[in-house]
Amino acid sequence: MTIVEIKDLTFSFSRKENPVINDFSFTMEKGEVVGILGQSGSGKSTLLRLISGLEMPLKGTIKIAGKTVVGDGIFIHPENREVGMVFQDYALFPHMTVKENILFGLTRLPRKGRKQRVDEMLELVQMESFAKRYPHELSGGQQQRVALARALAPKPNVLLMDEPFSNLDADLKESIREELGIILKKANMSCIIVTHDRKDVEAICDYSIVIGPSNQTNDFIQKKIHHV
Ligand SMILES: Nc1ncnc2c1ncn2[C@@H]1O[C@H](COP(=O)(O)OP(=O)(O)OP(=O)(O)O)[C@@H](O)[C@H]1O
Repeated sequence: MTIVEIKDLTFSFSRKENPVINDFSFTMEKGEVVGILGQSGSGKSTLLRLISGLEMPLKGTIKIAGKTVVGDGIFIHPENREVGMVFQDYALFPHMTVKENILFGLTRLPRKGRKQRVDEMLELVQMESFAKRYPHELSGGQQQRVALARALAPKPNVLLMDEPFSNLDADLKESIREELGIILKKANMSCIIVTHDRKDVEAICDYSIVIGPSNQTNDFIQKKIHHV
């Protein structure tokens, strides 16, 4: 099943400048983990912001799980796109415990279902014993797992991750990366990961897209990563 379908997407921050995203098309199947690589400033974060609905394209369409979220006169707001996001800094609410952070996105579920979902998520990321802690009482890797649990809890159609490992030191990065790969596959989660590091892609992605510098056009290369 196709989970994300992008057609002829073009976006510019200003009409005077070259588009940051230029006639970009891409299709992704359910359960795939895709890496977005590219130089600094090439438009990786912008692409995620377009998919999640934080930016509006000049032209093109995006479909998520078969539903047009932008294009053809349609614009679905971010909160209704069923897209999960994990940012570089995890963006956890500092005044909420781990459990409350995960509960945050579950207001649409009945109360009873919410508790069960939080427990499932805590188990998935192996943070059961940290449920009552606050973010500042956790390590960087633990905060990242909570951010992941919070993003996965509402069962998004696709998870978008922007440089999810950039705040972790090299040793931790390797183990967290491996864990993330296992968690995503266990949840059969479709995921797009923006990264500077080709090793991230080799470790957990099914394939990658390389986005070229913004002053070039039609410079998207799609490559299959062959796992050994
Ligand atoms: N709010 C904004 N207003 C104007 N230009 C912007 C804005 N945000 C980003 N840009 C420009 O758009 C281009 C793409 O930015 P983007 O953040 O998507 O790149 P990136 O590939 O994610 O970079 P990095 O790897 O450094 O995070 C850059 O040239 C950047 O300067």
